[in-house]
Amino acid sequence: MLDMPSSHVLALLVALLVLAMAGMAIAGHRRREREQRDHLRAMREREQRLRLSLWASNEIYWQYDLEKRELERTRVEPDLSDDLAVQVDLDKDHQIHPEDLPLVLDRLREYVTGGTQMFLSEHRIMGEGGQWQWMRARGRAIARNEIGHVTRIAGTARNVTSIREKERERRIANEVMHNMAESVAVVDAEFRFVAVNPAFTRMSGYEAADVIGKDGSIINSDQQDEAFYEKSRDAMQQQGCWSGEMWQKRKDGRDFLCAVQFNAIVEPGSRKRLYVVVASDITDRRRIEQELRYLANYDTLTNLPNRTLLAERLSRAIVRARRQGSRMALLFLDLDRFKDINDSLGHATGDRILRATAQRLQEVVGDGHTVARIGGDEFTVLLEDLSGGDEAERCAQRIIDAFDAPLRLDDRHEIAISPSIGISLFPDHAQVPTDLLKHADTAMYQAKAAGRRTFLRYADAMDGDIRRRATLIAALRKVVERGELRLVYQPQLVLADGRIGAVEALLRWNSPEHGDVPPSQFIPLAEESGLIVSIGEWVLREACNTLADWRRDGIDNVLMSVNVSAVQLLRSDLAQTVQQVLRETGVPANQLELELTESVLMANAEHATERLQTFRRLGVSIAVDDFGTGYSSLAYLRRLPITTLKIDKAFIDDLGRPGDSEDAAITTTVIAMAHSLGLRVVAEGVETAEQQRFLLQHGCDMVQGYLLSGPLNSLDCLRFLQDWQNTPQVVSASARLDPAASPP
Ligand SMILES: Nc1nc2c(ncn2[C@@H]2O[C@@H]3COP(=O)(O)O[C@H]4[C@@H](O)[C@H](n5cnc6c(=O)[nH]c(N)nc65)O[C@@H]4COP(=O)(O)O[C@H]3[C@H]2O)c(=O)[nH]1
Repeated sequence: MLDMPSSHVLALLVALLVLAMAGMAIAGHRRREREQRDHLRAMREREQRLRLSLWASNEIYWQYDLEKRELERTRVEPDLSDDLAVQVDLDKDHQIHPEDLPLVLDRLREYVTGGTQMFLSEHRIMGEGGQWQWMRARGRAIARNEIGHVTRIAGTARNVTSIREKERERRIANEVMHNMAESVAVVDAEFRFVAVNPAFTRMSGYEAADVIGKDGSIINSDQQDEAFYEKSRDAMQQQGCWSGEMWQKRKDGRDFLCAVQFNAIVEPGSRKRLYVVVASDITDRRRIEQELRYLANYDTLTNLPNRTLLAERLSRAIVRARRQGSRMALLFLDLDRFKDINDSLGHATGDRILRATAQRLQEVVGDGHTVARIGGDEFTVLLEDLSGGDEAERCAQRIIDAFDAPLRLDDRHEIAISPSIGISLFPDHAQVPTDLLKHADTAMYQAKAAGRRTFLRYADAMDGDIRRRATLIAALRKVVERGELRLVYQPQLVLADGRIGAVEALLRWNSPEHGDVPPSQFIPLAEESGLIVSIGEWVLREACNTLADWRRDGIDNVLMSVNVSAVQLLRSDLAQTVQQVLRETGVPANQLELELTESVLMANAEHATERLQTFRRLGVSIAVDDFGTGYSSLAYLRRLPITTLKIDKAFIDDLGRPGDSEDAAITTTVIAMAHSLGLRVVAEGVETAEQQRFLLQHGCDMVQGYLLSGPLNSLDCLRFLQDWQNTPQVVSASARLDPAASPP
């Protein structure tokens, strides 16, 4: 270079300088380029991050140009080329739900006029699948004009459909929980209260503040033991659910029964186990159910099992008896003349009698046996594990004896009533409940027919008897119109002066189909069927007509005694009939006597007294028939306006026989006491001179019986009366009586 001319050196230096400068420029350019690239990359990365976060957050980017009123929505995708931008005129944006658009515009107005710090709106837009989606859009101004007005807003919008749906669900659930009639309590895994609804408060009396954090056992009741509650908790822990009935205790200490359903859930945030306890108060429902069950199975009047429960227990008892090879009995019990008492004394008294009967029955048979009321005055007693039929009969007898003492209705009232009992045995008489019941019923009917206040064991022949009863009743309906009835008359002797003082009219039925049917058979049937009212009226009229005839034939001082059934006294207007018949026949009232059985009068004493007074006012005499067979005391009789007492034949039979008889003592006492009450005493069924002598000696007023005469037809009786009148007899202890006057 030293050899080079200086011009060349200079040129070289310039060239080198230029080169150096060019190199520097290139290097600077490259650096700038690199910096620019780095910057761009950083920007792109930022943008990509932004894009990714927008994409990941599933938000839409939007911009709104307020001047052009143009809305641009961009659904950001990870890759820029996939971005989907849509530009619309906001006012005509059909993607916004027409109902929500006014709201969106309102919100926008609020924001641009400074009313809000941020544009915020929730509205529906049409989604890609053609379904409305709820969007939550936020945005802020990104450009303003020279006077500061917002010209462009940008922001994001997010699909909140599912959030809103969940919120809605939560709101509804909350609303439901608050308005539910069922109590809802949420308890944690340790069974401590976490939340309760208002129904819980209503039901338990505890406010939420009283129980939150406390152990669920604070509402446990003493009705169920600890073990029960423990068991339900265990089940819940192991199976995640439990349902059943649970007694709980209110804050005020009262217990209530709940139908409870426990279900385990997992708390969404904490993942902790919780239990939701839904409970409804079923105390009332249970009470009503129990009442209904009670009504279906028990008789509300007496609290005894009814027919339904009896049938059930009978079936079970039969199954047991069959398995054990044991015997059982069904006693069918019906109160004698209950219908009359009920009709005359009123249903309130009838009800009290039924209650007292139920109580007495239960007392007699004990709690171990089922006593049921199966309707009206019908009761049954179920006796299990019997040694034999005799045991059932002994029980029936105990029942009958127990009813000898009057039933106490209240502090002031008592009533005497007797039962008739039919007995059927398993397996002897029947194998199924219905047959056992039917046969016991049949036997009971027979017991009634046999004179009441007794019991009978079922026998096959009874079914025939029942059929006969039915045909007899049918035939009885026509007796009056067919003229099948007639009266016979049995004279009564006045011991003091040997006069015939009275005759008793006795009814006879000669049926073309059944022949002569004794009154002991057909009178109960007539009473049962109510036919006795018309038949009795016929008897009364016939007897008075006969007496009127006799009076015309010169027999004018004889009393006509007519039997009157309880049914007539209590169910018909007998007083009016008597008055009418007396008027029609011209018989003086003081020549008529009505005979009523003792049991009827006693059972209905108060009511009967009232009716009897009417007859007494008319001048008609009243006799108490069959005295001694019932349960009345003379003191009780004093309350009745009666004139005559007829001592039952059962007491007369033994009179006059050697040795001290109890009947003789009773008879003499009855005579003395009756006289002290001013009553005339008539002895029935006097068959021997000894009996008559005894009665004469002890001051009995009158006698009636085969010794004097059996019942006679009206003509024969007239002759008897005339003969007697024409040949007055003095009755002495030896008596004039014709022993030939044998039974008819
Ligand atoms: N062994 C025996 N018996 C004697 C003797 N003297 C009379 N008798 C019978 O004893 C019954 C007396 O009648 P009662 O006690 O009123 O008992 C009557 C009466 O309660 C009822 N009865 C009869 N006629 C009527 C009536 O017209 N209306 C109503 N409601 N009942 C009547 O039927 C019952 C039975 O009447 P009867 O069969 O006629 O039976 C009559 C009579 O024939 C005797 O010395 N020895």
